[in-house]
Amino acid sequence: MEETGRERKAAGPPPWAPTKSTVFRSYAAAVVGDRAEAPSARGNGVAARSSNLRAVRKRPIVARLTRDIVQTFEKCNPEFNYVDSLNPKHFLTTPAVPVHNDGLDNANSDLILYVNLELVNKKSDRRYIVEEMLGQGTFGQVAKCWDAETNSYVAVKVIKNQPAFYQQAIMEVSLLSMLNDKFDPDDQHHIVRMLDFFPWKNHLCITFEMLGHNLYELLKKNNLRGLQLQFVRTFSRQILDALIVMKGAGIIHCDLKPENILITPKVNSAAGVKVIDFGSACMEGKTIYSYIQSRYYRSPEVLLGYPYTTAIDMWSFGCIVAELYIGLPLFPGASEYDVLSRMIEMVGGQPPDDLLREAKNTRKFFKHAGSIYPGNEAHDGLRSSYRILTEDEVEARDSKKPKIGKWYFPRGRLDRLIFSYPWKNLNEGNLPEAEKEDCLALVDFLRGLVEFDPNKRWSPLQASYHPFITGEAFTGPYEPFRETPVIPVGRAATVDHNPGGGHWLAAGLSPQVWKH
Ligand SMILES: Nc1ncnc2c1ncn2[C@@H]1O[C@H](COP(=O)(O)OP(=O)(O)OP(=O)(O)O)[C@@H](O)[C@H]1O
Repeated sequence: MEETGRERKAAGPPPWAPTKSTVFRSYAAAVVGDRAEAPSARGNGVAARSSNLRAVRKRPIVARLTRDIVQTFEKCNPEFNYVDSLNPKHFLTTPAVPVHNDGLDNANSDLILYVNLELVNKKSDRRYIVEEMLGQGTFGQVAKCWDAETNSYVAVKVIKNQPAFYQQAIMEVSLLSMLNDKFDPDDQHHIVRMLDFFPWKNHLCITFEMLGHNLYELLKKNNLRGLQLQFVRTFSRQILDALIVMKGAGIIHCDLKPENILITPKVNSAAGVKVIDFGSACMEGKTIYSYIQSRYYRSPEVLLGYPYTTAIDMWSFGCIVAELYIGLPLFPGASEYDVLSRMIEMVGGQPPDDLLREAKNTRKFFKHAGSIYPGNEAHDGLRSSYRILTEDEVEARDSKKPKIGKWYFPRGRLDRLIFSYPWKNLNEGNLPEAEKEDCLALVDFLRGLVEFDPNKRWSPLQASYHPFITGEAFTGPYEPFRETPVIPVGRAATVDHNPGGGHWLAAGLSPQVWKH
């Protein structure tokens, strides 16, 4: 099947709008826990002398061949003295050609990383030894490192050596410390833990707990055929939990996508995920950038240049839930116009007129008909004074065709897609009752998330009471509870009553809710 994961990058706030795709190295072995099965780094003469040889010890055959090799050389030649720095460097950064920062950085202002390079927090003298590359992204590189103090692996994000990236990374540090320390002190809400941060050779380094594959990698491993519904439910529930906390803290993630949701090591053999990458995040009400979110997951209000809130993360979340189920991005548009056209075709309807009237970019995508647009059949007979431009109209205006991507599944509505997607081999007519109910619940769940009107789109808390999430019987379209503003302390909020379940919500995180 053709790769559809390109163009998945976050737009990222200027001036660091992305240009290249994230590099996903193979890091199957990087899932936390592999170290536990490997021999300890200590208690072996070779490893004690040279951290270079530590990696060898993980592979038994190689380990036997090279065991005590340094001592053997010493016996043969008393003059022999093993010096780490004389080893040829195994570079991990590309390009590895020194250009800036006294030859430490490449042309992209990335620190040139190589195996066994030490990143040191000078204040605490804590050392992180680089082992392999996990990802090269917009803001810098993420390397798997060995933390000698705790005898465990960590993921260290080494930010590019440029003021704009540094500033944004400081924001990531401050928002994540707030989330970790104030809103999720017991690490219960599926948000990555930040462990340390420090400057190193003019680069800000941020240390995170080591997590596993991201959800896009997981989908690829499954040949992009989607996950079983039980996993879609479990992951959705956990991402929602994180979103509830973020909304409570007034934080908009701004780049929610499968690549930024990582699998956690199994606890009691239960699958789990955590949200990462707060590098584009901002506080609600203090939004600065308009070019945010990765294109496939970009909300209508961001596309249209309308003021945005935490609701944009719920749109992205809806796209992710659908993708987890069908295995492919829901709106893989090759341009913003293409994304918006797909939304309108698949979801039905379009953004409300008052949003279109006020949004900055409406004219890029829509034609204003002056009065209620008559007979807009393509949109369920929707009455609007706007309609989306045709491809020909865009071409006539821009003197070039808009970029339109491939359709990877039959064109049509989202509900039909969920029921008819080939890999699932589902057919509403012959589905067993229980599966049919699950699919109906999923379709209804998605309805509240990929809702054009940000004011009507469900909040994370409202979505968390949906039967698809709670696992309760789906008896008909879900009516969300009206929600009071979330008390932004993340704790100790009272629950008036607990309608419709929500039992999985961690204690203290349910703000007041009541039925209409
Ligand atoms: N804690 C972690 N554990 C394991 N891998 C990680 C961790 N954090 C990041 N990664 C890997 O590194 C990649 C890039 O991380 P991150 O998204 O934080 O960086 P970024 O520079 O903001 O990237 P992007 O430009 O894609 O948004 C992730 O997709 C993931 O594969």
